[in-house]
Order: sequence, then structure tokens, then C-alpha cells
Amino acid sequence: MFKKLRIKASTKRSAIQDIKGSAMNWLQVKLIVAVADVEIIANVLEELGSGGVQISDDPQFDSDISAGQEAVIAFLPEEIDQQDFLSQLQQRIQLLLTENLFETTPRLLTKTVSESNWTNTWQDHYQPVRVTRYVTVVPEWIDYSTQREDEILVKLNPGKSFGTGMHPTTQLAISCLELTMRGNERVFDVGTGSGILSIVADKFGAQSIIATELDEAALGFTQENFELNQVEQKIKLLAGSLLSPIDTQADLIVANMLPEALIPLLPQLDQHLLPNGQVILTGIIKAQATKIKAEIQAQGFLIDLTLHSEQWVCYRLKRQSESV
Ligand SMILES: C[S@@+](CC[C@H](N)C(=O)[O-])C[C@H]1O[C@@H](n2cnc3c(N)ncnc32)[C@H](O)[C@@H]1O
Repeated sequence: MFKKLRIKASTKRSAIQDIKGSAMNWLQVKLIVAVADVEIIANVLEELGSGGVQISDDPQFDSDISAGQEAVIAFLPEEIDQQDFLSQLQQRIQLLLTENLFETTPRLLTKTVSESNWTNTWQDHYQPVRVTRYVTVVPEWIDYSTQREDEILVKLNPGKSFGTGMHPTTQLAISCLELTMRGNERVFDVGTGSGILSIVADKFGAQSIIATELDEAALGFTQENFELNQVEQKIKLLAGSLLSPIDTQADLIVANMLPEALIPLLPQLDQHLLPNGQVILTGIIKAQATKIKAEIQAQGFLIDLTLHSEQWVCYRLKRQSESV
């Protein structure tokens, strides 16, 4: 029994077209984990560019799991480099194990499956989602009209990139943008993925936006999403790591990335932030919040707003020297 399906971009636009049309086989990647480890492993799968992530939680229906365990399941289309995906997945798990982030060691199972059993569910669940008071995220292929005058629509096409609006960290970042932005800000969006936070920042009245992304394979989808929302003129998309591709300063920097990317970002913030600038950081799992907080303070920032969702935390920062 699948208790929930987290909607994540599939791997390629052509894969989406295959989902909609002809039959194909997929590699099912199934990780048997302790219940407490579900979020982190689902997040890793999504960051690596998996398809829809299902979570199976009932041993009656799933003989691979026993009490206290759940299975996090992703499907990889034939056309992506599955071996590369699996090797990256194993490396990430190893890294997280060395940081003692799992309650138990995840068990990896793989098998080839036909698409028919899951793609309908995948599409059925990828529906418009009202993320905040104002923002609704809508899959490109769904006809949706605003339900309220002040509703802000963000149209997205799943691609290899992360950021469908369904993940708690994306939702935290959007909520924090909504709480923070007053209009006319220069915004940097680090690790833009699908581009969702840049699009939202534009809708909230940003003066200009620069988005960076390490994963060059995702950039085509990001650009398509900018065009879909007619914000491509406003947002400059740069390939590269963290803030390194940028040599200017912003009023607001937003980043939704795992701590392994956030920690090296912290020393880059000060030089990229205008006076009275603010920073929104999420992607932080509660177990790592203390470590991140210490790093934030060590870099001369303080946290003036904290938001939580499920096991995730979002911090808004400003310089300690500008705290009054
Ligand atoms: C969790 S996703 C967030 C995507 C989107 N911003 C959102 O909020 O949904 C993190 C993104 O950061 C990118 N990323 C990871 N490390 C990075 C780095 N060092 N520099 C730039 N982007 C990075 C990943 O490729 C991924 O697209």
C-alpha cells in the first residue's frame, strides 16, 4: 500500500512524453529504511533526479518491509544512465552514514518494472498545489484558472531538476519569500533546480534575479520553466557552484540545498549581500540544525526567523552587525 507519493520531476521531458504515451520499462530503485530515515532518503533520491517517489509502509502489502520500516521507491526510465544514478546514490548514502544521519543502514533493492502499474498514479497525484496563501503551483499540462483574484500561479514542467513545489523545503522557502519580500529586491537563488523560487521571487516583485545551478543537465528545464511563466527576461540563469558565478550583491539570497552545499555557501554570503541584506536557507533536516546554526553564527549572521515543516527547518538570516 502506498501511503503517499511525493511528486518529483521525472528525469527528462522525453520521459514525460513516454509516461503520457507509449509503454516502457523502468528500473525500480527501492530503499528499505527506518521510518525516521524516510524523509532524508526520499530527498536524496529526488536530488539525484529520480522520478515520482513512492513510500510504501505496510508490511501486509510489501513483503520487503517489516515493522518499523518503510520503503522509499523511485523509478528510473531506460534512457537515463541508471548505473551512474545508482553509484551516485550509493556514494550519498555512504556519506550520510559516515555523518551518522541514519537510524539504520538503508537496504537497496532494484528490479525492472513495466510502467503501467505506477504512471497513472504518478500523474494523478501531480496536481495543482496551493503552497501558501498566494502561491499555487500548477503542472504545465493541467488546465487551471485562478480561483481568487490575488492567486499567483507558478506553472512547472517536471524535468531533471528538483523543485515541483511539493517538497516541504521548497514550500518553506516559498513561505519565507512571501513573509520577507516587499518588492524591488535584487535576489540571488542558489541551486535553482526547476527555477521555482526564482519564479516566485519574480511574482513577489523582485527587481532582478540571478539563479545559479550546479547541475548543467537541469538548466534546459529551468529555462523552459522561466519561459512558461514568461519571466525569462527578468531572470539570469548561470551554471556553476553556489555564488561563485556572481560578482555582484543582492538584497536577498535564497538557497534550498542540503547542508553539504549550505555549509560552503555560508562564507560566500557576506561579500554577496548588500547592507541590510537577508538570506533564506532551507534544506536543513532537524538533526543537522544545531551544526548549521553554529556555522551561521561563526560567519557573522543571526537567525531572525525560523520555520518548520515535517523534519525540515528554514532559517532567515541577517548580519549580526545589522541586528538593531
Ligand atoms: C533541493 S534542490 C532545490 C531546488 C529548488 N530551489 C527548490 O527549492 O525546490 C537543490 C538544488 O541545488 C543544486 N545544487 C546542489 N549543490 C549546488 C551547488 N554547489 N551550487 C549550485 N547548485 C547546487 C541541485 O542540483 C538542486 O537543483
